[in-house]
Amino acid sequence: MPLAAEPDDAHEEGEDQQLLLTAKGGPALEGLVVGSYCHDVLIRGGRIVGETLGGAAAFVSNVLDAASPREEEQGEAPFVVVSKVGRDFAYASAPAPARRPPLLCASPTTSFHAQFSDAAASAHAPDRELRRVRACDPIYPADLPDRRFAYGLAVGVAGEVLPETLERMIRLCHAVLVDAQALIRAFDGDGAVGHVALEDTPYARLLPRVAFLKASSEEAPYVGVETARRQCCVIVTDGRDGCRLYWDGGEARVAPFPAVQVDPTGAGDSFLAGFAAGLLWGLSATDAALLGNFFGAAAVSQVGVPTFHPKMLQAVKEILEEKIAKRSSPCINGTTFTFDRSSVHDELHAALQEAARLMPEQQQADPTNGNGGDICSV
Ligand SMILES: Nc1ncnc2c1ncn2[C@@H]1O[C@H](COP(=O)(O)OP(=O)(O)O)[C@@H](O)[C@H]1O
Ligand SMILES: O=P([O-])([O-])O[C@@H]1[C@@H](O)[C@H](O)[C@@H](O)[C@H](O)[C@@H]1O
Repeated sequence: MPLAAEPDDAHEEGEDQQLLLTAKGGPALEGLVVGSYCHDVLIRGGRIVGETLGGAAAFVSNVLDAASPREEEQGEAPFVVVSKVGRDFAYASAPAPARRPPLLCASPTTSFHAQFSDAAASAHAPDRELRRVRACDPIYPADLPDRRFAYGLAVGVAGEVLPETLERMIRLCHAVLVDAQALIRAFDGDGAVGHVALEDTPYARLLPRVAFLKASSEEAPYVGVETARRQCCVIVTDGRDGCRLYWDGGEARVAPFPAVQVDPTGAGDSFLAGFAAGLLWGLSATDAALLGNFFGAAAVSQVGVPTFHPKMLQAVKEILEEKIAKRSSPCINGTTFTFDRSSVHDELHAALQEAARLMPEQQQADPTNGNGGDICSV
């Protein structure tokens, strides 16, 4: 399948194509993350049980910082975040916003109330009802930096990524990954989050120029997987059951990792960033989804934006370095993505499962990591 961006989108004629996605060892692959940080208020039984930094940009930055391939001396992972908050933003000094500060607006910070029900025992029942109680300004095309990026992640939570902003991302980035929640959320008079059919939105015409579209199983019916998979690769995440990928001509199920869920917030965001990191490491889409599942499971194990144990991250890095070294050819060569499960898929899953064991250990060892309350144990 060709890369989603049209040839003249990411690269003007005659321009040096330095930003092509390449296998490890190529130029630094700079990313563009677009979506706003927000305030999350977690409510159970009518009682506030947590107040945390939220917004897909926060969860995504956290995972990209943890899992993107880079040389030791490179320091921070190379990506830019374009996000908007108000003067009331309460988490400016939290790691993700401190590293990549948001644009400040006169309007208040986007804020969500997430209502958790005790009845959400089934794996497929929606485990929370979301209400947007405040909305910051949208992100306009002019808010994006005026330069090219290897990849882009459109990760709005409250309708802040406008269609024209997504279109500009597509022009600036060689490959764009989109979270469906940025495109299909609708809010009633009370702020309750509902969904509209993607085909009825102005985003629909951009789909053939998007590389990957991620949707939760709740969102998938609004995306129209059978239509969308003919235009881009669609990934449907399914909570503790892992995920499925659908592309034109194939599909794959990717197994999950075990997790003790204490807060489901940010699982989808962390999945998408883990998946993107997997692609950057040179994995096929189906193999990269293992890294998505890994970080999705890690996200639900903690309340709010998770802290990863350095030992766990070191183990993941070593696994990727070893498994990828065994591959005969890179999966991302600048013009095509590979979708199929590779010969190292099962080994990669088994090795990551070992690394995942370091996650619960961390919770016991580090009670100061913000795990204040058990929001939604299963
Ligand atoms: N309880 C869980 N146990 C293990 N992995 C999980 C769990 N919940 C989510 N995940 C991982 O996170 C991914 C995204 O979760 P999901 O709930 O589908 O997304 P969203 O947060 O968008 O609703 C899943 O595909 C899975 O890999
Ligand atoms: O849980 P998830 O679907 O990955 O993503 C979440 C959004 O749906 C929610 O609107 C936001 O308030 C959370 O902070 C988080 O970004």
